[in-house]
Amino acid sequence: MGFSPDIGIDLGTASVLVFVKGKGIVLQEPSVVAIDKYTNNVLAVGREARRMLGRTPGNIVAIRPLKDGVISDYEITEKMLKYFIQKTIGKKLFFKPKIIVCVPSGVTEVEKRAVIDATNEAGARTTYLIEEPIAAAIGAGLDITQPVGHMIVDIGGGTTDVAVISLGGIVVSNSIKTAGDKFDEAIIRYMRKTHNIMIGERTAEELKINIGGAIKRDEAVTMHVRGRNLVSGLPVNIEITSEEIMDALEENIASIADAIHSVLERTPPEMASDIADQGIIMTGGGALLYGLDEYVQKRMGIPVTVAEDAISCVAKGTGKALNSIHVLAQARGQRSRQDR
Ligand SMILES: Nc1ncnc2c1ncn2[C@@H]1O[C@H](COP(=O)(O)OP(=O)(O)OP(=O)(O)O)[C@@H](O)[C@H]1O
Repeated sequence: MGFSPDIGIDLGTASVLVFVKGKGIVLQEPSVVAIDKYTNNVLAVGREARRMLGRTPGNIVAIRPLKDGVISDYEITEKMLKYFIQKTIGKKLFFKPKIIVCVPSGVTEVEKRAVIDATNEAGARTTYLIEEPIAAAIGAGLDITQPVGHMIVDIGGGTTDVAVISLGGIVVSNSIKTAGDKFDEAIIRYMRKTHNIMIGERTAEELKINIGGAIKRDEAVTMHVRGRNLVSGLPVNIEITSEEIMDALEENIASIADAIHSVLERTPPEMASDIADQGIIMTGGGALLYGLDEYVQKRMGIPVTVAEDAISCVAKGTGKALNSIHVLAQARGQRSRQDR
């Protein structure tokens, strides 16, 4: 049966990526929709909607329909999806494409249905869904069609998804709302409490990426940051050490380790031993935090590897799944989700 889909869409919290078979990524835009608060009309989608942020009259609001890794507003998600599909394929279609959509692992059956309906309405002949951890595993280069357990820990901006995968499906999983964005918030809180300084989200992210970490470094590193003193209200410049940021992140990192632990506890014994042999694979931008792999490895007593090109694993996996959806479906002994 030759039914490989023609378009892949990664419906992410922060951005939407569209792939066309044979062309690669053709569209990458923020998952933002600007609507008129009073009429509920969509005014702009994606980059254009983000540009409107903060520069619009009060009746226009910008919405992130996929918040914290779940579909928080599915009517708006539907509209956004349709807009991106039509932008990719145009309205006059001679030949309707097959489309595969990568959805966050926390979505409900109703939300899945909404995504399928929206994709079909936007011009798909057939719609397939793939869950984020599966896409991450494919993107990390794992062969998930075999009866062997693999553990994927995908640490994005909004969510950390922990999943044990075998035969193309998710066996056990857990999704928590502690990930990259929460790390930034913890750094902002730490700076306020310890140094009486207010810093912005961008600065917090820079601190995290440049000097943050899950374990102590051999030699401490420092970074100068600008902020506003909360007492005097004046701008200040101070030097922060890597150890301070490690302290600030400690609690969040422990929550991620707890989430991994709870999945391991629920993993059937044969698969747990597969994972112990092969190790845990980490993907997503958050997996790049200094020493996080070593921290998890120590706590679980299982080897941990950060996938190559960790940030783009989900995107790459959705693209690759364009060619292998039928293999995945066969591995699970079922037909792919198909629609009228
Ligand atoms: N070198 C780094 N060290 C630590 N964190 C990093 C690094 N590079 C990127 N990040 C963080 O990774 C996060 C984004 O990851 P990613 O692009 O995988 O998320 P996403 O797919 O948009 O989110 P979600 O999976 O929740 O939808 C951000 O919080 C970013 O700050």
